[in-house]
Amino acid sequence: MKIPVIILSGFLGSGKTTLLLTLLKESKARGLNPGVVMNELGKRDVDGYILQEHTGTSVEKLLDGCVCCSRKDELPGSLNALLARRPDMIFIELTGVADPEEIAKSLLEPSFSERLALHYTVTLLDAENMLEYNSRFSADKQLVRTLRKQISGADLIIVNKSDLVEPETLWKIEKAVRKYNAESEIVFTHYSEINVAPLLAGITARTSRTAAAQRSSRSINGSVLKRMNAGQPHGATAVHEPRLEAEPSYSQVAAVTLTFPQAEDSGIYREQLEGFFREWGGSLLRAKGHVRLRGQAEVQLVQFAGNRASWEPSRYPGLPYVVFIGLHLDEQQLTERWSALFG
Ligand SMILES: Nc1nc2c(ncn2[C@@H]2O[C@H](COP(=O)(O)OP(=O)(O)OP(=O)(O)O)[C@@H](O)[C@H]2O)c(=O)[nH]1
Repeated sequence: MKIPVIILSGFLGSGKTTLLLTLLKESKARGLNPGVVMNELGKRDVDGYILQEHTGTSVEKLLDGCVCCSRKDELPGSLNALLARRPDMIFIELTGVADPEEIAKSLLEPSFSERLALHYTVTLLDAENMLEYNSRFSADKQLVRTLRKQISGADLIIVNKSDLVEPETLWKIEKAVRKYNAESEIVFTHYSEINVAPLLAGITARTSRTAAAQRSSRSINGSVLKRMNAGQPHGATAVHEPRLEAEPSYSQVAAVTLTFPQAEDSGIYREQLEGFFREWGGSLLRAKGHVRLRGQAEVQLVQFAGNRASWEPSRYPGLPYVVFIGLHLDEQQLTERWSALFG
């Protein structure tokens, strides 16, 4: 019996981990044993920690690069490690700059095609920022192409963060999406809230499994899924095609991880860190990490996405850090400015 795989793709900060948390909670409520492969561009595993803290799920982490290109060779090891734990399904959360079609192709390779079946590819879009992507990233042609492939390769497109835009923007997004994907269902959400039942339909616990997982046509937020990919994933090539080195899915996005000085009073003020994020203008695409605020004992999880910062308490036990992900980020300049904050 093949294990169903759900790929979560979408640009940085679009809401993939938010959706994955819901999917994991729902899977567990159904008595399923989910496995997760979490890929992060940065060297630290912010999202994997969040998942473990909130759902207790064991996560295979692939850090410091993209599993569709620079870290492609590491995917089999992670999948094998998960398979050894006998999951009922596998979620693969990609980095924001990954091409989901490359992962779909990997699942077709002989070592996995007997054991894994692509169940869904879901792409999340950030409603507040997605219309600007083409002009903003025009210098990184690979990235523009990857963002299109995230749309064209999806079975379900979730236009998330719709609370942050006017209805007209949602119509414009729908029109833009239809240029690259004419068929798949589009849903508009905030905090990635969808009826996840159709995504999980047909997935049963190993112990009670009697038939292969089937896709369902039940409604996601009131509308029926239009495309059921019963066959090969989009863009999938023949299994026996000679394996080519994957082209990078981006060229000018980089991640830098910065830590805090270890002195007792070395915390940072909230406004100070938010000001630091904004200092980098459009070149800082995403930041996330666990931070100790000055004068506070508790650690905070900070998220900076789409030029908005949010904070929540964290139980992260390690040394505080922040991962910065940006376009043309100058690591040396970033590090120097960071050190100056504590000078
Ligand atoms: N206002 C608003 N914020 C949201 C929504 N969905 C998610 N967020 C917030 O946006 C931030 C990024 O969400 P994530 O789910 O981590 O996004 P992601 O796609 O996993 O991000 P990366 O892993 O960096 O690619 C978090 O602070 C979320 O709480 C939404 O619909 N509206």
